[in-house]
Amino acid sequence: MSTVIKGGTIVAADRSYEADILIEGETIKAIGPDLKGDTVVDASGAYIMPGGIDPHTHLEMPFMGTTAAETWESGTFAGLAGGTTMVVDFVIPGEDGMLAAMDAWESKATRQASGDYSYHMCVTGWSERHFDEMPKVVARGINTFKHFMAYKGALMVNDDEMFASFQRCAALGALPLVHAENGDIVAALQQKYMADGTSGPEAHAYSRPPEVEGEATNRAIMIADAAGVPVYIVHTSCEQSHEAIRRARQKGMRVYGEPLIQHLTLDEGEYFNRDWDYAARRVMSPPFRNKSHQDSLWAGLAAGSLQVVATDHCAFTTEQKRMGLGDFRKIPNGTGGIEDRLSVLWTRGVETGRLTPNEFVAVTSTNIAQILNIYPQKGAILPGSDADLVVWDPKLSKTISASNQKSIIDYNVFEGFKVNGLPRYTLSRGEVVWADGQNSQPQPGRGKFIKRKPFPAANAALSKWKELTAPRAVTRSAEHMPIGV
Ligand SMILES: NC(=O)NCCC(=O)O
Ligand SMILES: [Zn+2]
Repeated sequence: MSTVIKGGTIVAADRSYEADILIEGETIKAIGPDLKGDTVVDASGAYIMPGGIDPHTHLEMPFMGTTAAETWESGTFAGLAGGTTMVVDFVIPGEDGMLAAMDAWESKATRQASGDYSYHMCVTGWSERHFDEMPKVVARGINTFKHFMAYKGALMVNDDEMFASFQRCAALGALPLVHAENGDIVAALQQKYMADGTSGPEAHAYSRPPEVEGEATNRAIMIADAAGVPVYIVHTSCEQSHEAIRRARQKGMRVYGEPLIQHLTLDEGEYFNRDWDYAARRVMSPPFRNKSHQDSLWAGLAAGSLQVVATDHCAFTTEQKRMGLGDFRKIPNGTGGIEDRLSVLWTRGVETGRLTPNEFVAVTSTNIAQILNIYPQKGAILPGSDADLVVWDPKLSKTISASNQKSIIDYNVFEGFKVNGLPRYTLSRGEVVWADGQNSQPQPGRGKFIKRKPFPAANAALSKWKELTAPRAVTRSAEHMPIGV
């Protein structure tokens, strides 16, 4: 069976052009004029873009004494309904180590995911066991390792642990990811606000000022440089962190920055809402910032100093958030966005002229696929690529509301946002898995684990450069020995 997508404008990261797309099985077979297939998908008046890739999700993640309520089933369905055809989720190892944790994640994802997926592996300490397990993780198709500089006493790693892990990443051709907030300072500020009697959600923001993020981002970048490995800073939320990334890139370091759609569009005023539930639902780390930080992030996407837009979808119900009544430190950290990332970014980015449609594709799909080393299987509209495609209708619009979302969470941080631009159809490996107005759910379990190989081009280039410029022992002749030896 073949499918042809007809009458649309293909929008890729590098250019836009009119053509039909012929799909055979799960992949793109041909691109050109007047193609014929067994079934036709109508794209007239629409753009055809590579399916969105969300590089940062936490579906059903055990965290802060509870488990993120968004399931693999509801989360991946929400993604497809919003045009996101692949997610990359974070595996958190427990006492049984990385491989057992990966099995646990896989047992959930394989039964429930309706879109494709991959994992990042978290490194939450350092030992010989970590050293030994990392190559096994890479052999199973994961080439990214995440490090938390925050969450002291739980997930946080210290500099020596991070340096050891980064060196191991360099040797394995893997990419370290970093949650960059200074966990020691956050812990001290949290204590201070609690002692002062400021225990509401606003104290979450007060205890995580931009400086703690900027400092940690810079430290992570320098540690990566010392280890000779590229580094990817997750949820870059402020100018201080962006500045560190920008500066490093100008010096030729291979550093990537990932703003979230939430940080681009929601500001710290959300935490001052008089309704405790409203504010607590928006508690995440780093917190939302003020408009000047948002401007910096938008500028970074346009300038190329920031490369991707993610969601960090880690969604808890209102009831779960209430674990932190009376003590903001106990509010489970995390918000949602998987369903709305593309439409909000299109509306606030492309419709306002902050981004071109091609830049939109780059930051929601192509750059991500390239950084994660799955391009052009994903993130591309090319013969041979997986037919993960979105027929994007710029005339479809809606007002975002929890009352009709696919996510199973009882609220939406974008509630009331009017968005223009939505998927008319979403295709995952050639199958139409979402059609506007039909509201049918794709088969849970149809999603596939996508293996990612080590040694993307940036790692290989950096290893070569570090080898060339490495400090070397000086050869000394006898007359250069200290006198008297
Ligand atoms: N971001 C957040 O608040 N929750 C998810 C865990 C993390 O990424 O820090
Ligand atoms: Zn996260």
